[in-house]
Amino acid sequence: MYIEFDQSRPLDVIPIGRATVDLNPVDYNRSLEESTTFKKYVGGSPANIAVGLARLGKKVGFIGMVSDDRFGDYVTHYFANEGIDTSGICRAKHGEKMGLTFTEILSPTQSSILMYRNQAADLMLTTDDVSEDYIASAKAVVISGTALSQSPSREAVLKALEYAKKNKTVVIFDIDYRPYNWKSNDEMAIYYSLVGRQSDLILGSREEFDLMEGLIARGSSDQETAARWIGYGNRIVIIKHGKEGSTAYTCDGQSFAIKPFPVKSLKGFGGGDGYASAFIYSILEGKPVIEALEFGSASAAMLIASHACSADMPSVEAIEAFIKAEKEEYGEMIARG
Ligand SMILES: Nc1ncnc2c1ncn2[C@@H]1O[C@H](COP(=O)(O)OP(=O)(O)OP(=O)(O)O)[C@@H](O)[C@H]1O
Ligand SMILES: O=C(O)C[C@@H](O)[C@H](O)C(=O)CO
Repeated sequence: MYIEFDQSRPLDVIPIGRATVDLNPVDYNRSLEESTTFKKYVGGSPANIAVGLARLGKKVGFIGMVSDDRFGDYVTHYFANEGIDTSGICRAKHGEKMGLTFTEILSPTQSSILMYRNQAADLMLTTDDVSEDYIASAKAVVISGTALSQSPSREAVLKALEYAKKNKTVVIFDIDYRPYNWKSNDEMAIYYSLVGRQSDLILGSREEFDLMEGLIARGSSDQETAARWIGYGNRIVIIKHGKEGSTAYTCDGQSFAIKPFPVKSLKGFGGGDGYASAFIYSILEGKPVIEALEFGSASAAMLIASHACSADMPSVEAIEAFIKAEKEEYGEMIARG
């Protein structure tokens, strides 16, 4: 077992960061300009991961600020209906608005997201909104990098990190690069690496690791990157390469690579959140890394093939059935790195 979790804790995971609203086009495979009808979902990578983990049967909390309006009600009620503890959700105090993400699905392989995040409520989370007892009640916290992009959210997350380290709550860092809200790449590198040096598990795409290493290394290979962050104390480092697949590097020097599950994609986003929730579920269950990779990749593929992110997060049974069907059709998907 690469990561030990304190099984006596009432909560499994507390994601920290944004909950927003996704507006995905119903009339897709055309430009955003041409789309006229949109379907509303809860969004925001940490919120998607929270829903994903809840759908997988985990006891999930959340730390984040939502707008003090009907969208804030919508997200909070949606979480409650999914069985997510909402005691760590607070309401914006000065009229800050919910982040909105309009997505464009140009084709099954071309998507983009348009984020409206001026005065975003999630970035107004303060250190007063972070409870040590709450952090100490969970086996793990998930820190999403965008929450580090602006104050006071930045300091709130760093306080949560301090509390997690003090109380031996496992720190999972999803780098979560969204260019919006960051002032510079240097700033990104400083705060990403501040967290990455103290986390236990890092998930990120190659591009996200390059940004995190922007001040300390250029053009590192995956092996060099993994060795670097394992050297700082991470037990597992996952580097994702989109439709090329992903590799997990572990602190005992092993690596495990997996190819993506072939799937008829509908959109190009959402895979990372499905991947993260199913991988985290698997390591909480004590599954071997290779099985956790498979679960994460399967959930990611299912999300790529679906219209929503949060609303389409699969159950354990659904992922198992998907993997079974894929293996029957394509054979073993896993290649040890
Ligand atoms: N076209 C695809 N078909 C099948 N699986 C895919 C495809 N694209 C991505 N995936 C799966 O999704 C995982 C995560 O995708 P990606 O590497 O793009 O992460 P990400 O950028 O964090 O995702 P997101 O777009 O959700 O932010 C990949 O490692 C892979 O397993
Ligand atoms: O992470 C975001 O803020 C965008 C999400 O709301 C959206 O669901 C997505 O792109 C997930 O990867």
